Amino acid sequence: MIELIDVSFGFEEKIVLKDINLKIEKGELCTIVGPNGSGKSTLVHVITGIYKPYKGIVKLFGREDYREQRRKISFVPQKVSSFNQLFPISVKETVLLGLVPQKGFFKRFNKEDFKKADDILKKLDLYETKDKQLGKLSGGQQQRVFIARALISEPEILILDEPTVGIDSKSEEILYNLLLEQKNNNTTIVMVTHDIFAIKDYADKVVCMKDGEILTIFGAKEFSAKKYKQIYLTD
Ligand SMILES: Nc1ncnc2c1ncn2[C@@H]1O[C@H](COP(=O)(O)OP(=O)(O)OP(=O)(O)O)[C@@H](O)[C@H]1O
Repeated sequence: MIELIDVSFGFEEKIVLKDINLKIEKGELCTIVGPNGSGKSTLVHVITGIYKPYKGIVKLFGREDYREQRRKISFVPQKVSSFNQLFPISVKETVLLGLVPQKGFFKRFNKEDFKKADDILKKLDLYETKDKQLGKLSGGQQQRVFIARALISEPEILILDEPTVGIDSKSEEILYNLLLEQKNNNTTIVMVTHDIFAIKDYADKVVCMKDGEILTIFGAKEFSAKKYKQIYLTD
């Protein structure tokens, strides 16, 4: 579903990703871990197509040219709550925006779309806030709204960059249950996280990064806090 072959990327003089080789199968939940600055966010930006690698090949849906398939990809970037808090948009409108890539800009939302928005807001325990202005919600609630926006289109590939930062443990559990539900529907999920417990329990693949390189990749249930410490704290 996702394949990176010898991918390198950098900002001006600085090389941030070096010869990345990675294959993520359909329906897998792949987590990306590593210290601050190791290149995790950059890697997911390359997977989404926001950053173009200067070397190597990125294949999604088995194709190098996946422009047609872009509407099947949803991305929840890091620190989404840093958007302009004064922007006059409601929670429900924000979530509906997640349908725009599929519907196109000029189509009106219909009854079915509003039902989808209600359903996902209920699942994320946000239904009561649906008519509020987004900027009036707490940071954690806003984070969940952006997760709802990513999920409403039922993407085939879902990419999340540290989605649990700033959300409470109940919301964290709701999120992980939703991710498992998506995975059972064969959605491919890539998640940058520092949450070792989630990685241990939910990941099919754990990509461990350092200094722009993949140090190792663990399969399902192979990862443990002990191994994590061995990789990152012993050099
Ligand atoms: N827009 C940019 N311009 C220049 N350098 C950048 C830019 N974005 C990231 N970098 C650099 O690329 C490197 C990798 O950053 P990246 O954000 O991918 O790391 P990360 O592993 O996601 O870190 P964190 O855990 O802190 O989110 C860092 O050295 C960072 O300073």
